[in-house]
Amino acid sequence: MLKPGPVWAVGTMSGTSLDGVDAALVLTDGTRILDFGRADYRPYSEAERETLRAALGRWPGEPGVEAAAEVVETAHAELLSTLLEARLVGFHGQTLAHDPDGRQGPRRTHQAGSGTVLAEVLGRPVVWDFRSMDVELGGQGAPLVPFFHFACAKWAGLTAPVAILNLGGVGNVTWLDPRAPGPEVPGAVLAFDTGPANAPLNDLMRARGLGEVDEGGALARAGRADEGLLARFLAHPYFLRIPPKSLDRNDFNPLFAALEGLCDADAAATLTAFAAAAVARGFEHFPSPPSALYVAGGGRLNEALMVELAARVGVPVAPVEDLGLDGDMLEAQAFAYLAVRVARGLPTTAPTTTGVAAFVGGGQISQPD
Ligand SMILES: Nc1ncnc2c1ncn2[C@@H]1O[C@H](COP(=O)(O)OP(=O)(O)OP(=O)(O)O)[C@@H](O)[C@H]1O
Ligand SMILES: CC(=O)N[C@H]1[C@@H]2OC[C@@H](O2)[C@@H](O)[C@@H]1O[C@H](C)C(=O)O
Repeated sequence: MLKPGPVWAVGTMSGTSLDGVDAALVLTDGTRILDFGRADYRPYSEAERETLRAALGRWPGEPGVEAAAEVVETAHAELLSTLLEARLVGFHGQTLAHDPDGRQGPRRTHQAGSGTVLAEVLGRPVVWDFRSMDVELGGQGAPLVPFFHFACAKWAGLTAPVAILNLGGVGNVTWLDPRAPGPEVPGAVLAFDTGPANAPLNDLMRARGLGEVDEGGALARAGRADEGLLARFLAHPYFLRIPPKSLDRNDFNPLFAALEGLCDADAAATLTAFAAAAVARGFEHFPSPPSALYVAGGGRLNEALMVELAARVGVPVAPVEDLGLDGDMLEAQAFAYLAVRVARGLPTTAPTTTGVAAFVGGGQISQPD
């Protein structure tokens, strides 16, 4: 059991972009953030990335999943072994498949990598499997960062409603009112996945042999968005769904075949505009307009995407660095914070974050022997 009071925990994220693993330390009592500590990153090698990519969309027991889990466990063990001043580990794993609405079969979500294996290797308690319980109880199992976003807003001393957006492979946003005493209070937070963000752009770059990333959005800036296709993408029923709602990495992929006729720059510009427009559509669901939109995740480094966002959302847009936060490590920090919440028996999700019927503290705890 954890002693009462603040504890240093290390959290990890291996995101839908499949670029690598982030790990970051947070000092927290599970409610307040008291300090942020060291952080580090371990990229996947091209071979490891291929193994993960080959297992995308797969469920436990299916081909390629065990190999993917091994990649995830090895990379995390390597990275975490240098951050062991932490007393507790929050291990997200790698999402390979996510179907909380049961569109392909049973409602379920799948994060590769075993916390039991990591607890053994690292000699620290590991909190993991954060999403399953929420899905089992009827929730979306995502996004999980909203309670942490709320704590960040308190830490930053905010006094008016804001939105915090993560632009990873998929986008997710939290609208929050920092005047509320806690995230559990009705009206304090509302969160959902906004739509595809960087993943389709990365896939386009790879498919056309242009590299892995549209660095700084340079390719998109050289092109023009196809308004017809943009309108077609935005007609997807996902945008009409009332939140909470969440997405799998490749949910929109069938639509993107229509980009084939466009030149590289116009295709990139269209996907960039789409990622931003999807966020703007999300604003329709907020209880009130936020005073600003703060952006975390790799997408905040894509200038074309940030320009598109600023043009479409109608409120000031800034990277989370403007709040003193680390936009590269926010998700990893979230899982440190959430690990302490799980260990303390505090909820991690709510009806307004995942749509689960009641507050849920999802996550297994594996102790080292
Ligand atoms: N300098 C840059 N210019 C343009 N895009 C960038 C830059 N740096 C990162 N990105 C984009 O951000 C992506 C990584 O973002 P991030 O690490 O936040 O995603 P993730 O955590 O893997 O995904 P998710 O949050 O969906 O789980 C890269 O794959 C790339 O598309
Ligand atoms: C199922 C899953 O892994 N979803 C990720 C993904 O990446 C971004 C977005 O989609 C978000 O819902 C979630 O990650 C963050 C950490 C979350 O749960 O808050």
